[in-house]
Amino acid sequence: MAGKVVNALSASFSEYEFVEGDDDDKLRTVIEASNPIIPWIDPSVLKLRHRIGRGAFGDVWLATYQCSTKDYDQYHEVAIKMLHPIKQDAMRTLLDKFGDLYSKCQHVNNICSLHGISIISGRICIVMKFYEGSVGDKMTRLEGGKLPFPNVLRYGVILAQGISELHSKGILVLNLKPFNFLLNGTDQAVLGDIGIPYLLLGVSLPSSDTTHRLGTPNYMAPEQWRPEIRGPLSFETDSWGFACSIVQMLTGVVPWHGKSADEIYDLVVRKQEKPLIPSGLPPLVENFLLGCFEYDFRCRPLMKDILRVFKSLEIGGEDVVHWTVSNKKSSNTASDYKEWFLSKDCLQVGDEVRSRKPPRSCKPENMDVPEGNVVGSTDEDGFVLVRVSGIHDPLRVHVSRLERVTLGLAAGDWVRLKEEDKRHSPVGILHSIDRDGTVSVGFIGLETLLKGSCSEFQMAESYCIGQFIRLKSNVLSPRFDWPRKRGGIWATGKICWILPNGCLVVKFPGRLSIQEESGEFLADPAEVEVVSFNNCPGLMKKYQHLEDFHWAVRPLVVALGLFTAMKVGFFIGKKIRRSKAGRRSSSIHSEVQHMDEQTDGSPAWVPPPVANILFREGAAPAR
Ligand SMILES: Nc1ncnc2c1ncn2[C@@H]1O[C@H](COP(=O)(O)OP(=O)(O)OP(=O)(O)O)[C@@H](O)[C@H]1O
Repeated sequence: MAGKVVNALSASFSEYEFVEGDDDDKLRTVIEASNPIIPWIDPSVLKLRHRIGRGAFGDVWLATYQCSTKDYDQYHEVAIKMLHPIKQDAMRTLLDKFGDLYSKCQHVNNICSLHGISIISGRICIVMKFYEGSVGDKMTRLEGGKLPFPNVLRYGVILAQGISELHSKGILVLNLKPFNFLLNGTDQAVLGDIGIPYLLLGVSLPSSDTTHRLGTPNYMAPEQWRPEIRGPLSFETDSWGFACSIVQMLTGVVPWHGKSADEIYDLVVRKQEKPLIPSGLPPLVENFLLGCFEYDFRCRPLMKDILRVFKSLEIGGEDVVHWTVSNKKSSNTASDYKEWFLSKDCLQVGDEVRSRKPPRSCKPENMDVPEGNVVGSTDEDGFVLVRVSGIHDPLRVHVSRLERVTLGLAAGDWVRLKEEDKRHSPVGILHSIDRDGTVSVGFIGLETLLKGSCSEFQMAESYCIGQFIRLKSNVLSPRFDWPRKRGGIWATGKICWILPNGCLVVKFPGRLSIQEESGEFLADPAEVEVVSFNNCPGLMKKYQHLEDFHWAVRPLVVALGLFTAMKVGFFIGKKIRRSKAGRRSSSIHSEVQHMDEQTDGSPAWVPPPVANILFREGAAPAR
């Protein structure tokens, strides 16, 4: 082993690109000045031994940490996460965030303990406790690469506890996977790689690839790919990664095995596909996995919900041994599927409520409760009593049909910032409102939810799937690419999906597109306006809007027009011919009559063509 020991300062790092001219001492001063909470570890006491692994965010090294006292020296094995080079201007932000992470992680159970921070050759090094292996390593040693169900449950409970605790402190993990589930000497799982992607959130990295991808593609939720556009990131983002890890532990197969990052992006983000859920699982687990793979994170369970499910199965005890999981796809449908969003806001007596709008819809399905107050709950599961003005007795309504309204706002409402911030769109979607008026809102341009007071916002126009929209006339350079019609005017598109930050996913059924594979465009809600027959002035504009419904409308109308023109032409032609023939026959007629009078009434002299005309037109030769 000793031979492998490498002095951190003199190590040959030819395989890495270092930030040239960086001075470790200067960086050390920055670290110490910027955040006194973070324990600084002198690089001279760290000896790198060998690299354990290399990931998107840096390399992990096994190292020796020399702790010296007056009397003796102690050597500890530590793991060092050496981050990829970071630009100087981003250093302070990152260190501030690390300081916050470090202090919040103190006393959290079941997570890898952090020793401190150091700088080696210009690269930030996070020094942490070393563990002998990970769940991922253990799986590779097993036949079929999968773990028995009781083991998955045992690891799952411990990890969910750790993640849940981190969430309660506002930390997202964003990189949950079996190789980051470390194992201690007693086969207890510990969460490693805590919050590294979260630290790098918003920090400009040398590789644009990693900037746009915060995590490992196989385990990434849809909103994790470009969170400032498809986000925001939320606690439920970790539920997706956790569920991917559970599926992998149960089946031994990495989600989206053998697919490239681009292919995974296409499947998860564009096609809204979910990782395969194996069959043969307890219904509770199957339901939680289904919930974790919801495209819209608001419909996924939170880590505390997952923990509850896992704990309830653990209490089930012996039974879990008998669950045999098969790699075949589960046939579970959404019919018995729990709606997790309901567990996120429990109604209380005194709450103002109204009928719940279906997600991404503009109108409530019913208006049973346009405005009411919860006055009590019934013993039956999920029902509350609501007093509605004008109705004598309180109504008994299921909570799933109600939404809480606080200070005029409810989760899912569209809101506009009273004072615009250039960094993001002014229009967003309200994700939650506390009873004291504290809100969290998702905006295009922000990677995470914006927290604030409801007084900073006002109601905005809402959008729903199926509406037609076009760019406002005053928008000259839109946030996202937008197609134009013939003549250069902005095309009108149809909303086919609404992302949790209010970003509109738009298709253009009126355009026959071959260029864009998916034909999908994005729109900032602040830059568009709704187009409908009612707001199209004049017949021409109304017809133009009809063309937006399908690209075939125009050719069909043109074909119909041509056909009608041909028909009319043919009809008029026929008419003209008929009237001409009529005129000619009557003149011939009179001529014949005239000749008859001259030739004693014999028609024998009439030339055959004229006779033909006369007979075809039904005119009998005069006798
Ligand atoms: N504290 C630790 N003790 C022991 N091994 C660790 C520790 N932290 C990480 N590892 C191991 O180091 C290896 C590489 O980890 P790392 O997190 O860099 O890789 P990755 O997860 O593939 O990449 P990234 O997290 O950058 O996307 C993994 O196999 C992991 O199990």
